[in-house]
Amino acid sequence: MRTQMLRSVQSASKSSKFAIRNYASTSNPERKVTVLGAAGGIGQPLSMLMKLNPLVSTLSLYDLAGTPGVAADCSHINTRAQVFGYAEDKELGKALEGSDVVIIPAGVPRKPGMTRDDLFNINAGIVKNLCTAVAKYCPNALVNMISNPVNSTVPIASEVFKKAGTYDPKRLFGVTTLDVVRAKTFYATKAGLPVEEVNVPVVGGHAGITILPLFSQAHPQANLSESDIEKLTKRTQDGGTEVVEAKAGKGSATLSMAYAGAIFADACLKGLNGVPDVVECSFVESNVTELPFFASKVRLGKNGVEEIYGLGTLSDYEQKGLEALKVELKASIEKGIEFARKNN
Ligand SMILES: NC(=O)C1=CN([C@@H]2O[C@H](COP(=O)(O)OP(=O)(O)OC[C@H]3O[C@@H](n4cnc5c(N)ncnc54)[C@H](O)[C@@H]3O)[C@@H](O)[C@H]2O)C=CC1
Ligand SMILES: O=C([O-])CC(=O)C(=O)O
Repeated sequence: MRTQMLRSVQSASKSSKFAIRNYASTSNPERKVTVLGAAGGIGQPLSMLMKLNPLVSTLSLYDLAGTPGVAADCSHINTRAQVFGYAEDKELGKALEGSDVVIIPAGVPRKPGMTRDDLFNINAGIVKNLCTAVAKYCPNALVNMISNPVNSTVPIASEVFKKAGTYDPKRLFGVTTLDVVRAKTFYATKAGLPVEEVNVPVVGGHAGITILPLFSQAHPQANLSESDIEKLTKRTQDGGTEVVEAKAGKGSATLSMAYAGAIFADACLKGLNGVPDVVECSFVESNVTELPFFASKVRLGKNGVEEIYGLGTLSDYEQKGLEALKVELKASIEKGIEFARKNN
């Protein structure tokens, strides 16, 4: 028994030495990732997932309070990234300086009965202030906006950056990856397919009917009925609400969102590092439709967005969904722009 234990300790220490050698010889460039809202429900697991990402060399964690604890905790994980915690406004500049990617899950989450738009009054101001600091301290960073309502917070960020003279539409992203994660899960389960092999583009925006999964373009194609597709569409659109109700007043999706946020940030880092063919759906400045911002598949590269893909052929059901979502999405985008212009 004792010999067996010794052997496993020895093999563990051998493998960790091997791991250290691996990290030292990594050819990945230095990359600083900053999480704003790092002590929150999304921020904590997302910070951990970014600490596990070998593409990150510096992980900067900022929140109004609680970050020293989260940073100390994360810093003990034996992976490449060096972790720094910052709290309070006066440390925001240091947290942001030199960032390659800034992830923003700062702000309040929904409670049952609320829409994402009900968060606007509080989160709009938070996002505006944080983006003002991004423009000042790391104007070239890729910004991954998670704070809701994404359909309005991304336009707010764009206006803040325009005012600061730093706006580059290729570097601003609304994170809609959770919609894709959900669409993949629900579709694979219904179709009886291995979920790792499934892909489903999701376009539009990130709230209710503005979330439009394109199951007609899902891979692999399964022979599902129209009624199944309608149910899957509705479930994807209401996925956030499903979690809000299940949490019964204790917030919204945090773990699945952290996973989705980590996938999207990883794609941004791969793009920056020159990895070819990195494609994810994201809510970006776009001319795919007549709306100024729209989520669709984008290819990520050394400057952020390298290419925005069109919508492809839609089914009649998806085409109807597209026309219906434009009204709400347009209003949410305009609300964000108007807020930012009025509060400049
Ligand atoms: N894009 C998406 O798919 C999703 C977006 N969300 C949104 O993400 C946001 C955060 O959700 P949770 O983490 O669950 O909320 P939470 O309340 O658990 O955490 C938010 C964190 O933001 C911090 N914060 C507030 N103001 C700040 C400021 N000015 N600077 C820095 N940090 C600040 C808070 O101190 C808190 O730690 C919400 O707006 C939520 O609706 C949530 C799930 C999915
Ligand atoms: O539903 C919410 O409020 C949070 C969110 O955006 C999501 O889970 O998709």
